[in-house]
Amino acid sequence: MSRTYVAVLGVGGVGKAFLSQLSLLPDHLRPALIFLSRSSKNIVSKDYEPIQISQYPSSLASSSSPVLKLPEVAQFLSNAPGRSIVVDNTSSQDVAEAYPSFLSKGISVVTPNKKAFSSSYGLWGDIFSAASSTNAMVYHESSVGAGLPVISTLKDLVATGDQVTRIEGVFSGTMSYLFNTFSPADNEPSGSWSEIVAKAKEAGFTEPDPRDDLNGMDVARKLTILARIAGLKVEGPTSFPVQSLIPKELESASSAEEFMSKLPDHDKDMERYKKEAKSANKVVRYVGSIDVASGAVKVGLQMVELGTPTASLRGSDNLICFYTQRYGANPLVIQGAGAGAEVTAMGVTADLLKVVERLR
Ligand SMILES: NC(=O)C1=CN([C@@H]2O[C@H](COP(=O)(O)OP(=O)(O)OC[C@H]3O[C@@H](n4cnc5c(N)ncnc54)[C@H](OP(=O)(O)O)[C@@H]3O)[C@@H](O)[C@H]2O)C=CC1
Ligand SMILES: N[C@@H](CC=O)C(=O)O
Ligand code: NA
Repeated sequence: MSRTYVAVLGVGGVGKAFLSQLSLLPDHLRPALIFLSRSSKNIVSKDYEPIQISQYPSSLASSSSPVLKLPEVAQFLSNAPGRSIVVDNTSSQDVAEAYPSFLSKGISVVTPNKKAFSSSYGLWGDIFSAASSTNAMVYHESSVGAGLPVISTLKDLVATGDQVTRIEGVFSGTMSYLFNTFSPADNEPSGSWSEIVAKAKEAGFTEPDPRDDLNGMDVARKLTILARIAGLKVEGPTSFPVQSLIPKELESASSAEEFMSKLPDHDKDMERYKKEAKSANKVVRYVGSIDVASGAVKVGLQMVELGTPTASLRGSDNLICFYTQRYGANPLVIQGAGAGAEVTAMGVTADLLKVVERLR
């Protein structure tokens, strides 16, 4: 049984939680960490000896190793004396676009980053054809519903010949938290819209730039991924209707900081929408749906009847319903936290274990 090797890119909220979970794996299942990076620093193992995980915060901060370019990282991994895996814990488009070159060198990819699977359909094709040419593996469970078993469930439904007819629900931990707090079904709201957005960012639910959640693109990316797995050739997250919650006047904000500082000026718009829902005895939720037969995908706000599962969601919970021929009128439902560093890292670590076990 040969040793496996791992490179980890990104040590933000998810990356840190992942490294902590990696350090707790039993020795025989833990690949040797041979490369670790953040955007401007990296540690490269000498002679493929494992980097000590417990020392990484200080060793990465003090590292003076020249920062390797992605093709150099791929070359370093492909020269390792055993099979290697790259774990992408960034939200970088550049890293996502490098997956075909890692995979074509036999390096497996594990990631919560949605970008590679929801950008152009061409990149999606390149990733899976590169993987099949070398038998490298690609696992990205946490790219939809964080650690919830959403992608594995959908793949199992499809692989076993069920016909998925419709997928719908709440796909964003951030949007769920925002509306469950701002427009709760059973108690008083706590705070203005902009205060709740700031809390979602602090809790680590949002994308590195919260505008990527509020503009609907995070949900649109997730639906693109699920639609493609269900067999639809969706070109990308801008190829169907997506409702943005970014106020028109803030569309040109030059940074996330400027956006957050000006958001309180627009609290009254969301307040008005919430009141309208309340007067109809409803609450506001941000939902998405895929109609597989017609190929229609849409994402946006909905006023939801009180007492329904969507209206009763709490915290950052996602609620994902798969309607299929076998399941009939009662969908297969997956519910639970859909964002947060620990639950996202759990999906990443579990994917890593699947790759390690299949490489043995
Ligand atoms: N947070 C969540 O609940 C969930 C997150 N995800 C996904 O997980 C990923 C990580 O999210 P999160 O940890 O919250 O984000 P963070 O912003 O906290 O961390 C991102 C990390 O990536 C690093 N980074 C950026 N570009 C590069 C690069 N080119 N090479 C190496 N490192 C790089 C950053 O470095 P630096 O610190 O130097 O800037 C930072 O360490 C994202 O793709 C996100 O969509 C998925 C599901 C849920
Ligand atoms: N920002 C995302 C994180 C997980 O994908 C969300 O809020 O769902
Ligand atoms: Na998931």
